[in-house]
Amino acid sequence: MALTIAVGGDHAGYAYKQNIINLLQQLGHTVQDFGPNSSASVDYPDHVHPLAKAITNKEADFGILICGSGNGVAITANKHPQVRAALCWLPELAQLARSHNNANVLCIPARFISEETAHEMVQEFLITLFEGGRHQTRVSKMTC
Ligand SMILES: O=C(CO)[C@H](O)[C@H](O)[C@H](O)COP(=O)(O)O
Repeated sequence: MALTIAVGGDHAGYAYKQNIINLLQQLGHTVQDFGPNSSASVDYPDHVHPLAKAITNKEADFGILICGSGNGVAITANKHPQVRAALCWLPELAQLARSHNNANVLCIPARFISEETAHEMVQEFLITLFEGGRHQTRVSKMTC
């Protein structure tokens, strides 16, 4: 199924972001690029907040955020109550983030994993359905 995917991050994730955009378009998805538009140093919150608002407003089905460690974009994205951003470094973690946590944003640590692993994680994240059931009970308790 063709999805709308919001993609963003910072300078440390720029190269990965560009290739992930190409991957998503090859898979038939529509991409919204929230930048940055070069590898020049930026502040990741400037790119994360607009992406998180797009997810909240249901302008995109899922988000993908890429920075050096993945921590900064994940912490920032999760400030938005409707965002469930998961930091993943293995395809199985991306699968579990969707199936157990109903994550809607995948956070990628570009300085710590290969680009091949990043692409495998993206594909796993987008094909995995949320299992609901006992997991929905837990997800419903996430907001304080
Ligand atoms: O948020 C981060 C650290 O937890 C990201 O990894 C950033 O990409 C990183 O902080 C950028 O560091 P830089 O030295 O300014 O390139």
